[in-house]
Amino acid sequence: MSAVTSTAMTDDKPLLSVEHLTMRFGGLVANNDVSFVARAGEITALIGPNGAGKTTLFNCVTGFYTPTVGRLTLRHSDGKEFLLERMPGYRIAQQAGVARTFQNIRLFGGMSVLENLIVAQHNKLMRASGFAIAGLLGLPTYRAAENEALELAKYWLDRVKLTEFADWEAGNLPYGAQRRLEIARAMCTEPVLLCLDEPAAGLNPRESGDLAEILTFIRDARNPNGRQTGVLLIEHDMSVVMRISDHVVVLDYGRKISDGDPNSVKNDPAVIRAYLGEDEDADLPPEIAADLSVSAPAAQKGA
Ligand SMILES: Nc1ncnc2c1ncn2[C@@H]1O[C@H](COP(=O)(O)OP(=O)(O)OP(=O)(O)O)[C@@H](O)[C@H]1O
Repeated sequence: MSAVTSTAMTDDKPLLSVEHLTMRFGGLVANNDVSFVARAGEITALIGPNGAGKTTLFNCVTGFYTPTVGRLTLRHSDGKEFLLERMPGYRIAQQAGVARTFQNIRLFGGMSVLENLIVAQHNKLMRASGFAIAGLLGLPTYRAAENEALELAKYWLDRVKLTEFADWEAGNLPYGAQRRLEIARAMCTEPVLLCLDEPAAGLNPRESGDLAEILTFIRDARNPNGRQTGVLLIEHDMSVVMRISDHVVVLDYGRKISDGDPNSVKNDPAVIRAYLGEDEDADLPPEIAADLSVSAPAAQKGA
């Protein structure tokens, strides 16, 4: 099958395959023989109590850590494969097309909202500038690339409802808007895999609703360049997870304890036990209880 015709619709191979991932820090096993797949055009949520190993797994996928054991394969729709565990982080971002956001917001606070989205396209612009020459001379190829970068920035500004804030300093945006800008910035790199680490943290219910809308848009739409993006989502807000995820993977103490669609996962006794701990008579936080269909309300393990 040619590169052009090989799309996610016809190719049932997963976008990301995590196989037997183990990550040790000395004696601590943060990820223990974890395997699962994430598909293009789907939202795969990674959930589990605090300390379960979710961020560590993200750090392995994005090249911040080199796994102790395991294979992480990313497949583009044209059939090209990348073994992420062998690649440095900058190549995972640039060549494999993996973008991420962090638990704590990492914007360029002193730059404008629009500038944050242009800077995200730095690699593309550097290539178009012939690493400065064409840019300095103002050659048409570079000007075309600059216009394209601006159009893409405007496209994502509009999608995350920040057009009217384009000239604001990013650091002065309200918190929820900064979270949306981070997602727009990641999307300006035109990723095939978008990894979001707790994007709903600190958002109010209206903002969480807006976030859910943005994430389903990203899942369902193709980027302006025709690529489809798969989303890997770490999230504690179960109302967001259960509403928008196609597939949920649950970790506990570094191991995968459940994997399936939201309904099967929320009714899985192993998941309920992980959130309740050994004492099944204990109370869950009301929002988790509601979303896991458990009657009782208290402490999330380790929270
Ligand atoms: N660089 C590191 N060095 C040593 N231990 C680490 C390191 N990174 C993570 N850990 C440990 O690995 C375990 C898993 O941590 P991780 O941050 O992946 O969990 P998590 O599921 O993302 O938790 P949370 O939901 O609280 O963010 C924890 O015990 C943590 O202390």
